[in-house]
Amino acid sequence: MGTVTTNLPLPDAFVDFLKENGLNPSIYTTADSIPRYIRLKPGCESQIEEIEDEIRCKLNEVTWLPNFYSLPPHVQIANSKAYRGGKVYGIDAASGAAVSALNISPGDHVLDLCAAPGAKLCMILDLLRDSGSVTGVDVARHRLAACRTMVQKYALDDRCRLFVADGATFSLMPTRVTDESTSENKIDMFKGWTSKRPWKERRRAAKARKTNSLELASQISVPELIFYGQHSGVIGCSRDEIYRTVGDNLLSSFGYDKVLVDAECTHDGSIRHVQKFEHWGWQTLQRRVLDAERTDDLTNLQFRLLSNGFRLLKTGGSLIYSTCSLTVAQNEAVVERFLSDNLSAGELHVIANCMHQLTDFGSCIDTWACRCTIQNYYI
Ligand SMILES: C[S@@+](CC[C@H](N)C(=O)[O-])C[C@H]1O[C@@H](n2cnc3c(N)ncnc32)[C@H](O)[C@@H]1O
Repeated sequence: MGTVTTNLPLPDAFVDFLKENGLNPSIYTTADSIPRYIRLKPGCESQIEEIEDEIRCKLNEVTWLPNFYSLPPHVQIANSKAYRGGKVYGIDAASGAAVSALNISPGDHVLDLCAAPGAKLCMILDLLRDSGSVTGVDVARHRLAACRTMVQKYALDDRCRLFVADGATFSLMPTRVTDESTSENKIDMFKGWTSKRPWKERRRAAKARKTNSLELASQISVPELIFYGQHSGVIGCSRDEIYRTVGDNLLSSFGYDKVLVDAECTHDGSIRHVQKFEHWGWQTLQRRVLDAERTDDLTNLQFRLLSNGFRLLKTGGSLIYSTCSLTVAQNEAVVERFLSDNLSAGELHVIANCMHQLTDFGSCIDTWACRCTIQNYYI
C-alpha cells in the first residue's frame, strides 16, 4: 500500500476517499497536537483545583461550551479518582456541540435514537437535571449495556429508559407524568413491573443476535427495554403504557420535544479513530469505511433514522442530525434528501443549518468532527 506524507501511513484508497469527498489528508497529521476534552459533572465546580492537582495539568475552560475543559493530548484521565468517582466525563467538545445545539429546556422529553455508548445521553440528562425524560435507543445490545453502566455510574438513572431497537422503526412515545400516574396504586404497579420478556421472545432475540447487526435491526420489531429509571417521564407505568405506540396523527401532539439522531457513520471525521487502524490493520479500514456498498447502506440507514426521528418529533420540537463523518454524502446529501421529501409535504416551518456554528468552534472539528447539519422546527 502506498503512503502520503502524513504522520500516518494512510493507504492510497483512503487518500482517494478523502479527495473524492473534498477533504484534505493533512488533517490527519495534527493528531499529536489535538487536545483532549472533559466535561465536569454539574455540582463539581468547586473541585477543579483538586482535579488539576490529581491529573497534574491545568484545565482550560472551553468558553463556548459550559462545563467543558481542554487538556493536553498526552494526559490520561481513565485511572484518575476524578473519573472513577464520576466527577468528570471523557467527551469531545464536538459531541458537546451537537447536544448544545439541541437547546435542552427543563421538562423536555428527549429521544436519542443512536444512544450508545452514551456520552451525549449523559450530557442531556445532566442538562435536564430533575425534570423531563430521556429515551435512549440503540441497535447494539452490548453498547447499550455500556450506556446503562455509564448512566448508573453518574447517578443519572432516574429519568432515563433504554431500548434495544432499530432506530429507523422505533415507535414508542415518551411516557409523561400525569396526575393519575402518581397515584399510590400506580406506584405499586411500577414495583411489580418487570422488563423480563416471555421465554419464546427471548429465544427469538438470542437467535437474532447471532446474525450481524443490520439483519438484527430488521428483526427487532418489539423494542427490548433494558433499563427503566423510576422517574422516566412517568411513575408506576404498566407494561402496556411503556410500550404505547401512537398513530402518526397523534405524534404532533404527543411526540418528543427534542430528538437527537447521532447516526451511525464511517467515523472518518475522528482523527483518533482513524489512527487506531494502524493497529487494527488498514484492511479493516477498507472494509469499514471505504466499501462502496457499505457506504450506500449507511447513507440509506442515516436517511431512515433521520426520517423516523422527525416522525417522532412533536409540533414545535427540534431535531439535530449529527455524524462524525466529514463527507458530504453522509451529511448534507442525507439532509437534502430528507428535506426534499418533507418540504414537499409542507410540514417544515423554519430550517436552520447550524453548520455555521461549528466553524466558530474551530478546534473541535479536528477531534470528534461531529457535524450538526440540521436543526428543524415543526410549525
Ligand atoms: C456514533 S454512535 C453514537 C454515539 C452516541 N450518541 C454517544 O454520544 O455516545 C452510532 C450508534 O448507532 C448505533 N446504530 C447503528 N444502527 C442503528 C440502528 N438501526 N438503530 C439504532 N442505533 C443504531 C450503533 O450501534 C452506535 O452505537
